[in-house]
Amino acid sequence: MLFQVRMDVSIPAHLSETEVNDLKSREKALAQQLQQSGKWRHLWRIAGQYANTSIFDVASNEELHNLLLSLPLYPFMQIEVTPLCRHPSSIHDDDR
Ligand SMILES: O=C(O)CC1=CCC(=O)O1
Repeated sequence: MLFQVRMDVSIPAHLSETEVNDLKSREKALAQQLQQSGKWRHLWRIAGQYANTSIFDVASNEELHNLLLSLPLYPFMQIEVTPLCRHPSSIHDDDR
């Protein structure tokens, strides 16, 4: 199942630089691991914003939910999920 997920990040100013750097490095490690696994298919920065748009390929709504909750930056993100399905004009066989 494919989902487009937009994540808007807002890290509170009271966190120390060390805490922020630790959160970001743990987020990056997990994001890269999930990309390697194929579950996080695309990760794009939204230009000019501390936000990304991503495509996830997971088995169920519950898997996506648990994956998003596991992200270190989850407590500091506003998340919008859009379920996707194949477009009849798509030429990409893996769009499902
Ligand atoms: O910087 C972001 O958009 C938040 C984020 C998601 C995965 C990652 O490495 O950073």
